[in-house]
Amino acid sequence: MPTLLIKNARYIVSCDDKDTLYERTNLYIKDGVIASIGRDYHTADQIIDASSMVVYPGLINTHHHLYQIFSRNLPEVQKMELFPWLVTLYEVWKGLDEEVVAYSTLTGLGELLKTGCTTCFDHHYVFPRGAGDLLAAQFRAAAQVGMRFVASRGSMDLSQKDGGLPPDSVVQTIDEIMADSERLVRVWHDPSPFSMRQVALAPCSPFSVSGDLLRESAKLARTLGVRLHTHVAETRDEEQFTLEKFGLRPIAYMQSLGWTGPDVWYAHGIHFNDDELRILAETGTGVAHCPASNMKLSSGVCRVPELLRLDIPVGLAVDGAASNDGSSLLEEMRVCYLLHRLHASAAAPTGYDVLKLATRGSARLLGRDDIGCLAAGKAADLFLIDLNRLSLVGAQFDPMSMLGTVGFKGDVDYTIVNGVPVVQHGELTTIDERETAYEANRVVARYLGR
Ligand SMILES: Nc1nc2[nH]cnc2c(=O)[nH]1
Repeated sequence: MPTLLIKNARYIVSCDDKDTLYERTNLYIKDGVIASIGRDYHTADQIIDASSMVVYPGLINTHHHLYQIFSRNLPEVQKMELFPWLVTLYEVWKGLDEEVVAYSTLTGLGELLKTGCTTCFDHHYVFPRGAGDLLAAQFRAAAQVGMRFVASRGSMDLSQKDGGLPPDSVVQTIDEIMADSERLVRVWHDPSPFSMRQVALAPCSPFSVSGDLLRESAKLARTLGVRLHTHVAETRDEEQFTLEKFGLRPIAYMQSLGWTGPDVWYAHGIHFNDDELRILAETGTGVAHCPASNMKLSSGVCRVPELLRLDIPVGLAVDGAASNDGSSLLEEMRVCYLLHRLHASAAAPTGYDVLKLATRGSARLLGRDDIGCLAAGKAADLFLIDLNRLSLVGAQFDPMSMLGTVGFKGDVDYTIVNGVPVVQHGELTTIDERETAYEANRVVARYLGR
């Protein structure tokens, strides 16, 4: 594997245990791993002159629905909140097939890489009958574009006739789901350090899956040694659902089914009371914070300052593109920073806190200690921004907080994943962007019939 030297970086924001900020320093990469950070000079197969650049750890997205790239900005759902939004969109999503999933994964991961993300978790939970091997299509697309990828075998077993929200054609039996989950983990899950592909089990949400499916999924995940993920406490509707149906608040319900612990993280986690936060802290259960989606769907504001104070694992996520309309963790960081400034004033996370959510915090949710910061021995996942641009003039006094407070719009200059420059001069090196966009638009037109 070619060696790579990031030479004389103006700044390296490491997000390491000591919050080290390096100035005028080299970062040397060998075999996909950071071999050293320091003043020593190395010859290398490729050298990037970073004398006007700031280097950040690669961002880590902890919740996405990549298939929704093909249902952004649909006019009919723009004024809806979660439940009617889902019911309307299931009618679109029930037409998913392998080609739609392949191209939406490729385009979504491409956008993420161009905006500094180097690891993405995807929550895929719509499996229409006869749609093909959707996770295989995702792993192929991730390998093609060069993203470190964590897929999930999601699931739904409660259709409208059983009191759930989805139509019959996208739900499966528990036996079907368990058998396919086990197959996918055996084929795709690589638990080794620096792994480029992993699998989690991820039933959709308490209101579209049965208690039995949640319980069986938790048991199987622990037998196979993989992580557990689902949506929890995104809306008041859900809180009402678990109270009315089971006489329990969301966390008591999830806990009764084995769904708390350091191997579990929830998407959204907005409507928790103090007792529920205490349970999350005691059990080490994590939360993927999705501020743009929460604002778009009028879901509420996640209690991030309290989560951080209690050392509850928190990471950042863009959520599906139907409730974000994009896939940029750079944008998400700024939205996160501003939302909590508005909502919590001085208690809000700082710009640097937000960067740590999107790096170290997100790595913790995925159970990874090989990514999330820049230090010798960690994976060579990072991105670079040239400071010589109009939008950053006067903003460079504190590069650690800059991405939260000032924000960065547009494409980063370089993104490196596993030691490979997958973005150079703001362009993907792994795929032809124009050709991919052309083909993807053809697939969108077929899929949506418009
Ligand atoms: N935001 C969001 N919440 C969900 N809850 C169940 N499915 C979804 C989804 O696709 N997006």
